[in-house]
Amino acid sequence: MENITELKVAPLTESRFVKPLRLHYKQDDIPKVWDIIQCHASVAVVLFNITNQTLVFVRQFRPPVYFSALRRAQGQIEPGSEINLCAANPKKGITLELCAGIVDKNKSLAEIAQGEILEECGYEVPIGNIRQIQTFPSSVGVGGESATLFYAEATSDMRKGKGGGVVEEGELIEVVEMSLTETRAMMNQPEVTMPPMALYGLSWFFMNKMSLT
Ligand SMILES: Nc1ncnc2c1ncn2[C@@H]1O[C@H](COP(=O)(O)OP(=O)(O)O[C@H]2O[C@H](CO)[C@@H](O)[C@H](O)[C@H]2O)[C@@H](O)[C@H]1O
Repeated sequence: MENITELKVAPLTESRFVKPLRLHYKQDDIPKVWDIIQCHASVAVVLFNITNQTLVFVRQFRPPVYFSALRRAQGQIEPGSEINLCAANPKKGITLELCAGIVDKNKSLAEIAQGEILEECGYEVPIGNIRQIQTFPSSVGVGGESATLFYAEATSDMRKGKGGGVVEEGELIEVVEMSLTETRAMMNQPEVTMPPMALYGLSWFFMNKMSLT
């Protein structure tokens, strides 16, 4: 997963996933501008295996996270810049996340969450086991797109496949099941490789589903 080679940076001219835009507006009659990245809404799922009492996560290489580590190590990187991959270990680009996905299909948010649980984690969870927790804006400084968090309970016999994402789409995902004790210990670390929505989802889980000790 962390065997990253031949990384190059190019200007973005068109993308299925993101579009940089500049907004011009007036606030209290004062002209202002704000640069944004338009992108898809998303869903994420706190997935709890009630048979094993484990939380189910996905581990994957996130190019933007690695790029940020490279920039911290190497300084500004422009399109065409020489990139020294030894400056930062590609492991720095590996995150632990909730099962998640973009809203790019004409399905309900719960159905999209259900599809991601199967694709990424291999569990076939009935829609009735998937409960919406909350919707909120994410990346408010640049994106602001809507993110919806779900909670789903699974049993071990609902595991029908390995998960791992859609190979044809180039997804390379490792399913990680962690005990509640391991999860709490990870959450208490001063630095984690987990995005805020996942940390929030876990806090919700421990507050609402498990009594905090
Ligand atoms: N910017 C990009 N450039 C190139 N290919 C891309 C891309 N974004 C997605 N893809 C492709 O689309 C596939 C499917 O993406 P998903 O719907 O599983 O979203 P992902 O889990 O990556 O992020 C989800 O989860 C994280 C949080 O955990 C959210 O931040 C995010 O908005 C949400 O989609 C990816 O494997 C990749 O092939």
